[in-house]
Amino acid sequence: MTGAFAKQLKPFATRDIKILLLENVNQTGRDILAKQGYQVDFLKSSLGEDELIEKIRDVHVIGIRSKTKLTAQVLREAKNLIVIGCFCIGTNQVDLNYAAQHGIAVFNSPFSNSRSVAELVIGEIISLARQLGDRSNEMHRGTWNKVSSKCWEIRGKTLGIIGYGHIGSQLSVLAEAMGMSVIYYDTVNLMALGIAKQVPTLEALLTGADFVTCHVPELPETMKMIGPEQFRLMKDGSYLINASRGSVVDIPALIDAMRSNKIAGAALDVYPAEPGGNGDYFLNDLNPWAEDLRSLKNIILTPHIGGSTEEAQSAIGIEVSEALVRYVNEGTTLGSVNMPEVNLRSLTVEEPNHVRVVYVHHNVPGVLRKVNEILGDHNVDKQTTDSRGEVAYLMADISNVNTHEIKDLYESLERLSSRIMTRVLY
Ligand SMILES: NC(=O)c1ccc[n+]([C@@H]2O[C@H](COP(=O)([O-])OP(=O)(O)OC[C@H]3O[C@@H](n4cnc5c(N)ncnc54)[C@H](O)[C@@H]3O)[C@@H](O)[C@H]2O)c1
Ligand SMILES: O=C(O)[C@H](O)COP(=O)(O)O
Repeated sequence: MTGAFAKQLKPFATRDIKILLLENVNQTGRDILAKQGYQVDFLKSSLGEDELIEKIRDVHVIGIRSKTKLTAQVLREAKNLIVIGCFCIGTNQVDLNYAAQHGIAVFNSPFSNSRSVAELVIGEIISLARQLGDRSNEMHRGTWNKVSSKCWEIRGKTLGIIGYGHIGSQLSVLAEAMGMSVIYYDTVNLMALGIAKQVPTLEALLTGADFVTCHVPELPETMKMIGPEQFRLMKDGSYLINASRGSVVDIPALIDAMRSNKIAGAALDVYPAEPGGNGDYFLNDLNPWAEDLRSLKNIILTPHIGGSTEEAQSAIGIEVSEALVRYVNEGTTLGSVNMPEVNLRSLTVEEPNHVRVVYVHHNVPGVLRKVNEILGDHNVDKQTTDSRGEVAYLMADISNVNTHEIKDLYESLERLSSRIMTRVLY
C-alpha cells in the first residue's frame, strides 16, 4: 500500500494530504493540521462501518477517539492511508497488527488524560461512600432524605487499584493524600508510590479493598476479569469503579452483586457497547441489561467522560497532531504504538537534490543489502533502521539525486519483495 502522493512522485506538498477527523477532535489539533495546509474534513461523531469505509477510501490520515472501530475490514479499503491518530489513550479500537503489516503507523496520547481520569475516580469514591448520586436525585424529585446509615468517610479505607499504570499510579497518590491506604495488583512488578503496596494476586486485592477500581487496558486477559467469582471475593459492602473499558466488568454479575447488597455501590464510565455520538440514547438499545442497571441504588453512570476535560482534550489535540505532522512530513515514527521508533534530523533546511526515503518492509534477512544496492548509486548522508516484530522501518537521507532519478529510485524499492510501503519525500 502506498500513499497516493508518494505514487504520484511529485515534490511533496502538504496541500495534497487529505485528513479525516472524527469524534470531535479538539480545536487545538484541528488548528495544527490546518496550519500545515492539509485538507482537513472534520465530523463531531464517529461513523458506522459502511460510512467509514466510504469516507476512509481516499484519505491519507484519519484521526479518531475511542469509538471508531478501525478493523482489518475497514483498513483494507483505506488504500491511501499512511497514518492513524488516536486522540485518546486506548488503541484497542484499531487493528494495530493489520495496520503495521500494511505500513500504517498508529499514534496515540499515552498520558494526557490520565490526571482527568484519576480525578474523576476520586470524585466517585467520595460520591459512592456518601451516596451522593441518590441524595441528589431525591432532592431533584423534591424529597428530603437525611441519612447517615451506611455513609462513610473515605479516610482510613483501602483502595484496591487493578492496573498500576499511568492512571492507577496517579490515583494512588491522590488517594493517599486523602488518607486512604492503597494496594494494587498489576501483572508487572512496579515501583509503589508513597506507601502503596503491590499485592501478588487479584484475589489478595479483592479480599483486601473497600473500593476496587479498574485501570487495565482491553486485552483478552482482562475480558470480564471482574465477574461472579471476583464479586464473591470482594468485601461485603465494598464498591466497584470501572473507568477503563466496558469489557472488563461482567455487568449482569455486578447487577446480581448489587441486588444482593454484596456490593454497596458502583461507578461505571464505560460499557460493552457505546454509541457513536451524543443524543437521546437508551443504554437498552445497545446493552440488554441497561434497565436493570439504571434501576439500582447508589450507582453512578457516566457517558465515558473520564478523559473529557478541557485540559486533557487540548493537550491530546496538540500531542497527537504534532506526531501526525512529523510522520506525514518527515516520516518520523517516534511515539508510534505499532511501528519501530525511527527518527532522522528534521527536514527544515532546503537542500537541493536531497530526498528522504522511507521504506517500510517485512523484517526478513537480506533486505538491507538489497536496499543499499539501490541507494548506493547516490550519496547516502544518513540512514537508520529498526524493527518491531515482523515489520521493519528504514529511513535514509540521500543527496545528489537528480529529479529524473527519483522515479527510478522509488520504483526499484517498490519492486523488492520485502516492500510494504515506500515513500520518497523531496
Ligand atoms: N474512561 C476514560 O475516559 C479513559 C481514559 C483514559 C484511559 N482509559 C482506559 O484506561 C486504561 C488504562 O489506562 P492507563 O493509561 O493507566 O494505561 P497504562 O498502560 O499506563 O496502565 C495499564 C496497566 O495495567 C496493567 N495490566 C495489564 N494487564 C493486566 C492484567 N491482566 N492484570 C493487572 N494489570 C494489568 C499494565 O501492566 C499497566 O501497568 C486504558 O487502556 C484505557 O482503556 C479510559
Ligand atoms: O482511551 C481513552 O483515552 C479514553 O477512553 C477516552 O476516550 P475518548 O477520547 O473517546 O473520550
